[in-house]
Amino acid sequence: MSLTGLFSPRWPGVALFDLDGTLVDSAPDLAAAVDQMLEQLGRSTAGINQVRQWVGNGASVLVRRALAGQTDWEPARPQDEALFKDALAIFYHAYGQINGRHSIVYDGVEACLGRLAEHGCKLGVVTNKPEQFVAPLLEQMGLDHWFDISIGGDTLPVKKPDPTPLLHAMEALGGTRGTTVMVGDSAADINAALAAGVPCVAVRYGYNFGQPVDALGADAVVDSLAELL
Ligand SMILES: O=C(O)COP(=O)(O)O
Ligand SMILES: [Mg+2]
Repeated sequence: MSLTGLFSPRWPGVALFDLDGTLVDSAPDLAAAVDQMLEQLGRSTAGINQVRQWVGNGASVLVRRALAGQTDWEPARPQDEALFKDALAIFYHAYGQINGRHSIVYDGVEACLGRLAEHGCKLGVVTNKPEQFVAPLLEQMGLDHWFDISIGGDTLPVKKPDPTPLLHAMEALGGTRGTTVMVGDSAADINAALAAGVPCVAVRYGYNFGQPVDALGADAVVDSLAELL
């Protein structure tokens, strides 16, 4: 699908957006919370460049990656589970306090949401970020008023790349596969959209585990959501 004509006055009827790395650059806050957790456990900090590459599969995986010091974490040995639980609790507490402090809305986001809403498109957020952090971040970023639904990583029993959260949001907003688009920054978003049978726009400026998004099967890849106008 070419980008020309991808967005028209009548299409899409439902647009679903990933949050971290697509609407909001939240990596500074996530990195601060991860580093606070590592420090509290007596470990060396990871830093934002590293943490940015670990975001995209939810808080539990982020904490497991931080403990392993790499993206491909090994399944924890039973004796490591207690450490993981402690680390996760520290991370949740730290991120709950830091969430939104250094995060910023990417250029082009407001204009894109505004134009879609103007055309009667229903907007939703489908993120792997735990639900309790989603509304506070959207509110602080001044984005909450655009969205009719938000699904967090723990709202349903499964998260992206499983298609279920996308399909759930799509149906809740009265959309169908033919009238819905997913917009995201990572393989988790693109694979969820492919599995759901929903067209997908990928943004290049996000995280995607430090890898380019161009060859992952998205219908369009953009440098800014303003390109969609
Ligand atoms: O919390 C994460 O790992 C990422 O969340 P996202 O799905 O909004 O990119
Ligand atoms: Mg993302």
